[in-house]
Amino acid sequence: MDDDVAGRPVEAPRAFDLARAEAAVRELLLAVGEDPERDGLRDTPARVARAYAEMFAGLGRDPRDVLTTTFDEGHEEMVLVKDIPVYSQCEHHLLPFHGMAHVAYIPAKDGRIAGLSKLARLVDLYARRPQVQERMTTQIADALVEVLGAAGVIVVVECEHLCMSMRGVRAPGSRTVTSAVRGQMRNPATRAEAMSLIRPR
Ligand SMILES: Nc1nc2c(ncn2[C@@H]2O[C@H](COP(=O)(O)OP(=O)(O)OP(=O)(O)O)[C@@H](O)[C@H]2O)c(=O)[nH]1
Ligand SMILES: [Zn+2]
Repeated sequence: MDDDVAGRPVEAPRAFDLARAEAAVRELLLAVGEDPERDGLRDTPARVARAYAEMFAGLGRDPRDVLTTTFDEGHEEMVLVKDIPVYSQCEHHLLPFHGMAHVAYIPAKDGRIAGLSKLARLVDLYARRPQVQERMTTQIADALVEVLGAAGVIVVVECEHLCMSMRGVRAPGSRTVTSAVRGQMRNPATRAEAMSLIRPR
């Protein structure tokens, strides 16, 4: 057992079981009435297993391994990285949701800032899991507070959920917007400034 950023116990990272995933995909093909031995499908179970290993590579990974490179710049103003691509999967249907994340933070009083790419890596770490968009948004914000010590954070995520587009309600083009706001970013003027940078009129 390890601890997560808030000190709660989390399971140690588990190695992805490729053989098990491959067997499951083969079963699924049989269940839908396909022939997994036919030429075009012969390598599909192994291929899909490898794809899932990649798409769920964020499981069991720790934000502390991502927010590694920080700089003492004495910068106490807002930093925003916007339009970070998000590719995740909803845990209800295991179908993709994808779109953009916008991450802004106000550094701690000592002005410690993160390498910019680390914000995109953080989004990726939480996206590569079976997810719910609301939880992913919260996790990104909490990691910036708890690991980087940010004095304020706002995370806005806007995604299209394919479970709502290609099946079910069939509302293609609908987008879900979620946000998480922490610390000094709750100040209405600061929050408004962040939102105007994220969504210029
Ligand atoms: N809040 C939230 N809901 C999600 C997310 N991704 C998928 N869902 C929803 O999860 C719900 C699952 O509902 P169920 O009624 O159990 O499943 P379902 O019969 O397949 O539902 P429909 O999609 O309405 O056909 C659906 O309303 C999805 O739109 C997400 O990231 N956040
Ligand atoms: Zn879904």
